[in-house]
Amino acid sequence: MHPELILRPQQMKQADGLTVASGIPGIELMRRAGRAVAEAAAKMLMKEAHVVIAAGPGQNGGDGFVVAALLAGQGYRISLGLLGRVEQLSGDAVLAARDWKGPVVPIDSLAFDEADLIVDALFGTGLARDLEGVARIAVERMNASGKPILAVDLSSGIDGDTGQVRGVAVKANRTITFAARKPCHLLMPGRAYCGDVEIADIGIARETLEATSGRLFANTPSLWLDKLPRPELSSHKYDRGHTLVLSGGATRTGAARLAARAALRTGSGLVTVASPPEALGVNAAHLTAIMLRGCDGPEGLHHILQDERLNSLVLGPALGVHSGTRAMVAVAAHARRSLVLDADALTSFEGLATEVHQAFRHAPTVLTPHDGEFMRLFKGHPDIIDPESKIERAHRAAAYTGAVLVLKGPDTVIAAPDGRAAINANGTPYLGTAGSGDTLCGIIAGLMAQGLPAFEAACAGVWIHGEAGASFGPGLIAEDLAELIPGVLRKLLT
Ligand SMILES: NC(=O)C1=CN([C@@H]2O[C@H](COP(=O)(O)OP(=O)(O)OC[C@H]3O[C@@H](n4cnc5c(N)ncnc54)[C@H](OP(=O)(O)O)[C@@H]3O)[C@@H](O)[C@H]2O)[C@@H](O)CC1
Ligand SMILES: Nc1ncnc2c1ncn2[C@@H]1O[C@H](COP(=O)(O)OP(=O)(O)O)[C@@H](O)[C@H]1O
Ligand SMILES: [K+]
Repeated sequence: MHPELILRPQQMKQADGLTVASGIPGIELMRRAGRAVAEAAAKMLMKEAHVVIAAGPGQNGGDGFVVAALLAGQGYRISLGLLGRVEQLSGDAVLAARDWKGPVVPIDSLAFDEADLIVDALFGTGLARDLEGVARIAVERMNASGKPILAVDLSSGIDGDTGQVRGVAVKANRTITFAARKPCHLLMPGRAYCGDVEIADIGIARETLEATSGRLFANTPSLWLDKLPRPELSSHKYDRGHTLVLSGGATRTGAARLAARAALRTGSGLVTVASPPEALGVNAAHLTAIMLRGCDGPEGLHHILQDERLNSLVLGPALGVHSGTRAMVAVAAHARRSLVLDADALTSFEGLATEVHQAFRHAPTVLTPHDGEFMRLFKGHPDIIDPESKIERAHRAAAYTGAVLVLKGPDTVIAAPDGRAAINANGTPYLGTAGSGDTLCGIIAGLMAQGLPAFEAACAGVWIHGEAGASFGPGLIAEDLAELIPGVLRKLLT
């Protein structure tokens, strides 16, 4: 099974160049691209419908000319408007424009509200700056028309690399992209602007895509399914790992239990909650299959970790923001077990990121910040927090700390220090509920306890968490999530 590759705009350009060099002319690629869009358009249309095509000055516009010629040949009524003049076109767009025998009008004279379908071929991967003037007005008029919009490659106005809106962007219902998805199809807000995305094969070889892609993937099971643990006939609980989750004080114990239960449901053979003495009673009252031990601060943790069988740790949820938590992190990192750090374990290092510089390179470690925790942790490190691309931010943080970074949100990005990265897209807004992140920590730790490497555990954990949430929908609370994990695993493993 091939993992799904994602190509950044620059890489797509390279793949395009290599394909042309291998003997397929650029205009042929453009014709295939246009044909895929025309086929998708025809599926959205009644016979003799009116299609309004907005073509831009580059090769995305060229695709628009191909679509116009093909749909006109099938009997659809076409209006084509161009941003700029035909004489200013360059490259393969010149050839594509020659195939279009109908009129070309200025883009500002197109009547979008008379369309049955709008084809957005204004800008694709070559968008270079914010939309202004005529281009901006055209996009605003398209959006205001309320008509269905089919985007060529990506929604015009969306930055292909970062998914950010450059001034204004087309609200497309559907997008046909070519050869592979681009980051903007998965990253927010681009994902929302592109609508349903279909990938059309235009004959760029898999090897070419692999050679240019730089190891960025969509987080689909093909990325990690073969590594997902399956217990052997002869295996016993200790073969499936032992996860330790640190609990907060007497009034802050729920987060640890959520993580612990998720680790157990994910298949960790044993799970123990390590609790401050004053919280032992409340933890004991709520735990059954999960074991409980007293743990008095960093020294207590050091003592517990003398048991080598404890191979995976969760540290952070509700632990408290203070130097004691930093000391616990130091003990955990020193112990070289698999480690998931979240919430207070990250916030306790607010503005102190230098203390975690390369701290986690010796053992499989996963950091799971949401945007707020990320900003706090890397405060004072503009090289890490400033890049517009979420992938770049996650990459840099991973390289800095030596840990796998899970930068959470509707478009969670998982990045490894070795340069691999994945973008997740199967979640649901219903996951935005108290304790949801604690559950995610437990899933990832439970997978690492069973031997999954950190990057694969993080990717699989985020996907399983997303799938569990999506399978429940409205009314989801964090307590439900662990109970939904078996259903997700069953589908993956059988
Ligand atoms: N790669 C492939 O394999 C294949 C690619 N294909 C297609 O090519 C597309 C990429 O084409 P592309 O590189 O020509 O870029 P594109 O998106 O048309 O825009 C560039 C033009 O827009 C202009 N411009 C930029 N920003 C602007 C702004 N804010 N406001 C105004 N103008 C602005 C810019 O002008 P300039 O910056 O030079 O002033 C330039 O003229 C790709 O998305 C896909 O559809 C397919 O045919 C199949 C094979
Ligand atoms: N709109 C959304 N779509 C998909 N996933 C979401 C969305 N909002 C939040 N999530 C996910 O829900 C989880 C929330 O975690 P977190 O913010 O740490 O919550 P808490 O601290 O309450 O546990 C993360 O895994 C995040 O990716
Ligand atoms: K477009």
